[in-house]
Amino acid sequence: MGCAAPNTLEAGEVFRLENIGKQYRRGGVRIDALRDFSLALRGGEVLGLLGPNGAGKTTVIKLLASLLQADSGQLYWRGAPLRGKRHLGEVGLILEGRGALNERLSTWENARYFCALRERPFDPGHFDELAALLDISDRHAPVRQLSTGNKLKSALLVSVIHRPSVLCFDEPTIGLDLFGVASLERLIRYVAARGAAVLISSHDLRFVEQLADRVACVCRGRKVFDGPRQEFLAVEHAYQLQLDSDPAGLPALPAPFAWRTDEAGAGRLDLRDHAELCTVLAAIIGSLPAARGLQVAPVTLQAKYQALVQQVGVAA
Ligand SMILES: Nc1ncnc2c1ncn2[C@@H]1O[C@H](COP(=O)(O)OP(=O)(O)OP(=O)(O)O)[C@@H](O)[C@H]1O
Repeated sequence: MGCAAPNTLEAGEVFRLENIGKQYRRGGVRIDALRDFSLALRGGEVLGLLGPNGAGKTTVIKLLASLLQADSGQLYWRGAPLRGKRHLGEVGLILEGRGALNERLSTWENARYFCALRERPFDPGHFDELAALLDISDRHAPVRQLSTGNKLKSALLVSVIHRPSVLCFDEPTIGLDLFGVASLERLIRYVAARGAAVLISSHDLRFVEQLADRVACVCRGRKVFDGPRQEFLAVEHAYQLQLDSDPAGLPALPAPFAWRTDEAGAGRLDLRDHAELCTVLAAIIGSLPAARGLQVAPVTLQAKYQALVQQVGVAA
């Protein structure tokens, strides 16, 4: 691996993977888990890492957590080539929906133990604050006696008790009920507001959509998108106007807008943003009675993501 400093250190950048290649071998067959993959994590930013099964997301997190070594490329910590495992004292990790708790100990004891392991002081006030945020009541019961969702909450608390600069949450919603997911959202907003870089890898797109400032999408080991969430949502359009019938009877739209019809002959109009939506609605407001079956459908992260993955799958 090369050891050069990165060309630029982005504002707030804590961790960076640059031009990473990572291969596995299975039964004599080479698997390219990551190919020329670059990604930067910045303090205070929540990054949603998306990708289909086997795309390479967990491999990214394992590289950051020094559980794997890259075959090519370079990792940087605050702009300097990453050496050894010293940075791990500043990292919090949930891997494949689990933490690394000692289940014979309580949440409180685990928190104390992990602070000692990471050479950070244990702050009981901070523990209480996090426990309240995550709605953890059983703080002194051995973790093995807790339900699956409450074990995960305990692991989440322990992953942030040492005030890490980088948090990696791989599938952090598995086993959490509606209220558990809400407390996880509170926790992520709390740590990001205090300057931590948060990476969430999840198949729960609604969860990512709620929280991520930025989205990166990986397919077959290659990054296919990296940008603000709004940009991801507006890759092509952010809204679709949907009629339940042929638009032929409606007055012409202002240029450059034009209805198209779907396979059933119903009118469809893709709009990039709210301003375009307002322009078109203003133009047809007088004919809305004729357009009775009109719906404005916001385009969700899920729809964008499906379209992107299908497009890459076809092109690959
Ligand atoms: N230890 C391993 N040995 C061999 N192949 C592996 C190993 N770990 C991962 N892979 C392969 O590397 C590729 C990327 O795996 P990875 O776990 O990073 O994907 P992922 O995006 O996290 O997938 P998922 O969403 O299913 O968790 C896959 O093809 C996977 O089968």
